[in-house]
Amino acid sequence: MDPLTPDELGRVRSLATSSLCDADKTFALPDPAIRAMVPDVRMAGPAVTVVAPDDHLPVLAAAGEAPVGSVLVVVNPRGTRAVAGELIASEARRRGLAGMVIDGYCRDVAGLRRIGLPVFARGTTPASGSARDPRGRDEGPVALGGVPVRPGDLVLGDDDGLAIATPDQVRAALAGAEEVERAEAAVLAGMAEGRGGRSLADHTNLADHRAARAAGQDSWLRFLV
Ligand SMILES: O=C([O-])CC(=O)C(=O)O
Ligand SMILES: [Mg+2]
Repeated sequence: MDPLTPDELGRVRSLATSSLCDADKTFALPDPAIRAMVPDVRMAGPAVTVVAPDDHLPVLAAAGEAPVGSVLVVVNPRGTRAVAGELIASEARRRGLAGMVIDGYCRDVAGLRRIGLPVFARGTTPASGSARDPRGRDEGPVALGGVPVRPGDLVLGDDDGLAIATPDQVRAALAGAEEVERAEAAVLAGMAEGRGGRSLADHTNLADHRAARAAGQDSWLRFLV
């Protein structure tokens, strides 16, 4: 699995995660309870996995080691304590990481908003755990919100949530996702004139599609743009 080129990564980062999920409906979807802790984020990068059992030391170590552009994927699934906050997020931003995803809790959300690094988690809690676990980054796969993530898998996310795919899957979905966004932009422009504009139904094969489905035929809803 060849990593994405900088040009391909730039194209991925310009796309909504929903468009990529439309282009390939097989992307793995971690539990949607793991969501963006700061608004207006878009994240894409290869995973660096971290196991942090109610202990932020592995996260702190991994934030200082992970390659530029990577996403820290931190698992603390049954934990009750925060395993990252504004200090670790600042270090991740300083080092040029693409973001952090935590199957567990974070804290310092006001600071996270100021930093603006994409951080995804199940929520926040003010209480930190210990700082004693000597592990750094993990070299193996982890389960993030119920789905496997291997180091090097691409972690995609924005305000809608997260998706996981291999670089080859994302590469293959790029053109389709760009086409989805072109078509949706044309539909939105067509409706922008308000009551004088074209309806959403006018931009689709809605009537024919419903009739075909009512007749039990195979049919797909399509944009007519
Ligand atoms: O959750 C933790 O203990 C780490 C923390 O507060 C920070 O990174 O600022
Ligand atoms: Mg803190």
